[in-house]
Amino acid sequence: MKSATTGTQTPASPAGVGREIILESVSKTYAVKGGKEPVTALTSVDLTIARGEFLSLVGPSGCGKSTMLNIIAGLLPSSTGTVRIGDRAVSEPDPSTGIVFQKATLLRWLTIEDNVLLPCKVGRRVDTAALRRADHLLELAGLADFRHRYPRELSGGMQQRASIVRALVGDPEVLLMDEPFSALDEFTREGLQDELMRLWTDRPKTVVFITHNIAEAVYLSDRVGVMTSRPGTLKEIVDIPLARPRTPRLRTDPAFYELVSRIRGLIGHQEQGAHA
Ligand SMILES: Nc1ncnc2c1ncn2[C@@H]1O[C@H](COP(=O)(O)OP(=O)(O)OP(=O)(O)O)[C@@H](O)[C@H]1O
Repeated sequence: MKSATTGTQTPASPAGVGREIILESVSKTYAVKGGKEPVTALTSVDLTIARGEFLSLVGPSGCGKSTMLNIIAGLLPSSTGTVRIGDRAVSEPDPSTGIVFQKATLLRWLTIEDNVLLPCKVGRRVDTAALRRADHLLELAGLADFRHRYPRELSGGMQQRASIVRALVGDPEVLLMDEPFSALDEFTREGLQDELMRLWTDRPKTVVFITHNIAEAVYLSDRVGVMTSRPGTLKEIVDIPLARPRTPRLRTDPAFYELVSRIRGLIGHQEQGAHA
């Protein structure tokens, strides 16, 4: 297995921005009610994610990807080990970390503009910079004309774009995304991948991105972490040395296909192993 800390960065990635994330010996065992066996979801995860790196996590269903993301977010305590973001030991959610979940989590009684400004309002940080950033991000995400509409008036893809804008409006140094595009059709999904790349290039940050879609992971990432089936740990970290900026043409590039099939092979072997 390649060391999680030694994978090289794609030269064009915006190293030096965002915050470093370090997981050391992170494990998680869930207690289960009714005297049932506890569930060990994660075991011995060691991982260093560089400042400004875009890292995706892929692996069989139930291998602990969301568990790992929630621990990094400070939403869930680990059973053993430590997580550090920059010089902070993670023990609770922090405003410098933005989170996007699979489903858009907008408040239906607020307009799109009020929804995206909500984290700033909660943190009492609605200053001119935040307002300017909201304007800019809504424009980039193609939502400027919908800012005074309510979530129910927007398509699923537009609502998810608004959720991403909301996670970015406080200009977080770390962005955690848990299958953010999985509920969307292929066309909308690819459009949002390109939009995310634009937003990330515009305001670089450290990103941890969970997906079941290997092509999506390769298209977006500097490195892809492949996890073993439960109890999950990192099986291998694959460097994605494809030039940036990534553009739709890359999706038909043989080098892209090669990386996708390599990662598919890594996951496929263990799924076959698990059923053997
Ligand atoms: N609160 C909980 N209590 C008990 N077991 C849990 C709990 N949350 C998750 N698990 C179990 O931990 C394991 C890892 O779950 P997790 O959701 O992190 O996996 P995942 O890789 O994100 O799955 P998927 O790809 O299907 O979304 C699974 O077996 C799951 O059933």
